Amino acid sequence: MSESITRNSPPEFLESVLWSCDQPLPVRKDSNRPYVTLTFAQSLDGKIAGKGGKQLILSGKESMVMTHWMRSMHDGILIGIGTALNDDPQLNTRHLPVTAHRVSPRPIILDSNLRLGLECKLLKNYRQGSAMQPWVVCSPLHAEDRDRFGRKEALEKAGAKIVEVPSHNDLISIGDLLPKLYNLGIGTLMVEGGSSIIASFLAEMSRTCDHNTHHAVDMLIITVAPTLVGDDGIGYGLGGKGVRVSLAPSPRVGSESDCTQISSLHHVHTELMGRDTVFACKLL
Ligand SMILES: NC(=O)C1=CN([C@@H]2O[C@H](COP(=O)(O)OP(=O)(O)OC[C@H]3O[C@@H](n4cnc5c(N)ncnc54)[C@H](OP(=O)(O)O)[C@@H]3O)[C@@H](O)[C@H]2O)C=CC1
Ligand SMILES: Nc1nc(O)c(N)c(N[C@@H]2O[C@H](COP(=O)(O)O)[C@@H](O)[C@H]2O)n1
Repeated sequence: MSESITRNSPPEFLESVLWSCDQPLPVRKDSNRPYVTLTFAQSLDGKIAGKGGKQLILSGKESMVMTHWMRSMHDGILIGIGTALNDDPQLNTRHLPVTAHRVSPRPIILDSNLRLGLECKLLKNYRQGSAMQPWVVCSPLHAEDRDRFGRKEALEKAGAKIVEVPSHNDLISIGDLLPKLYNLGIGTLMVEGGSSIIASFLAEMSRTCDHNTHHAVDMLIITVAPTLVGDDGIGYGLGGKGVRVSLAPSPRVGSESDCTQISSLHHVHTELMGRDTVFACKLL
């Protein structure tokens, strides 16, 4: 069996690109938001899911274990309700060796309308005592909003903590979300997807770009699997609901275009993990 699967500590490159496990938090220049790692697995043709959003296991064993190590290194793990409903994920660290100290991050679900199922694995695992309490982030509730109040009560009864955050263009505002999570004790946040969430974080990064500093994402870690999914697959479209973003080859400050640009990604490390390639990039 590959040594990277059996070892009792994170792969060395992860510790060096993120931070050492002995240090609880990476040093951040601005301290009103968590350190954010945006991460996902994609095919060679840039797809993260199959036709109609069918969940695909793209990562091989080695990179999947690496992802679970990454999970164990963050306080919180964030997904969108699309992924929660589609994949019913656990977001825990069960693929780490039994001899390793497995710490699972707190699940955080962006779910403006409180659509999360009461019997989803995230809530079940919490009720069974094997996971942290999931936080469900919704848009602000108003007195006349009876349906959502009903769902809030039901979700709370099922074990969720509901966190209200302002929305922008009908989506939870990432700019408001991050300081809120930070104030609730999330110092490090792993953003796992899906497609719309990835696009929103990239867009927020591009929107808040000033003087080569971004205010949304610190590290991008992408697993690329040697497989082709085809045109029917789901990518991480950079032009979803309320999302405007484009990628630029070099830093650009003070753009007058209405479509802001993400300055160049700074390559930090490339690691071969089994059959997959893992890229770590800093966002400059
Ligand atoms: N390969 C990989 O690594 C991964 C793949 N996936 C795949 O991704 C797919 C799911 O992607 P997708 O359907 O886009 O769903 P997402 O998980 O991205 O969730 C999107 C939903 O989240 C809610 N939301 C609230 N605030 C925001 C915000 N600021 N930005 C974006 N969304 C927000 C919206 O629903 P509402 O308005 O109701 O709040 C939105 O429709 C699945 O097929 C899954 O398998 C997922 C994760 C990783
Ligand atoms: N790293 C990685 N590789 C893949 O191939 C994937 N499909 C994903 N998906 C993400 O992991 C979630 C499932 O987590 P659990 O196994 O249930 O803990 C899924 O919902 C995506 O967020 N990731």
